[in-house]
Amino acid sequence: MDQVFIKGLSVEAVIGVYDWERTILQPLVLDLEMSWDIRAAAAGDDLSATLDYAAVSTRVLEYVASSQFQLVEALAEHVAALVMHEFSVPWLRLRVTKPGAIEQASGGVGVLIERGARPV
Ligand SMILES: Nc1nc2c(c(=O)[nH]1)N=C([C@H](O)[C@@H](O)CO)CN2
Repeated sequence: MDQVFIKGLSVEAVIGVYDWERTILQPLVLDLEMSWDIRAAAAGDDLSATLDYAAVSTRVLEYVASSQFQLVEALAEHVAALVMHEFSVPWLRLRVTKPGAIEQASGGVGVLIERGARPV
């Protein structure tokens, strides 16, 4: 199945389990791969027939910026549910990276989840 993707979506939020983390904003980076059959949009050259990555980005940025989860796991689960429900996405893969959490982990740390049924 085709995919619409959003790579490196950067946002700051309250995130973390420790007391000192509850009083600051920390950077997060989200990568989304979302199943979508793009053939109708391609044939008609029609934005309304596809998954609008700008609309998804705007909604996810708004949601994450106002969130206050402790775990990246909880954030990822809620973002995945939001995207699938509000944009009728049948399957997605979502990576949430917390770049500054572990100083020695230069590529960041976080979670990678897949949710939904992947169309064939
Ligand atoms: N699997 C996880 N491990 C940890 C998380 C997390 O969200 N998921 N969070 C922390 C702390 O908040 C950490 O980021 C502080 O540096 C520790 N482990």
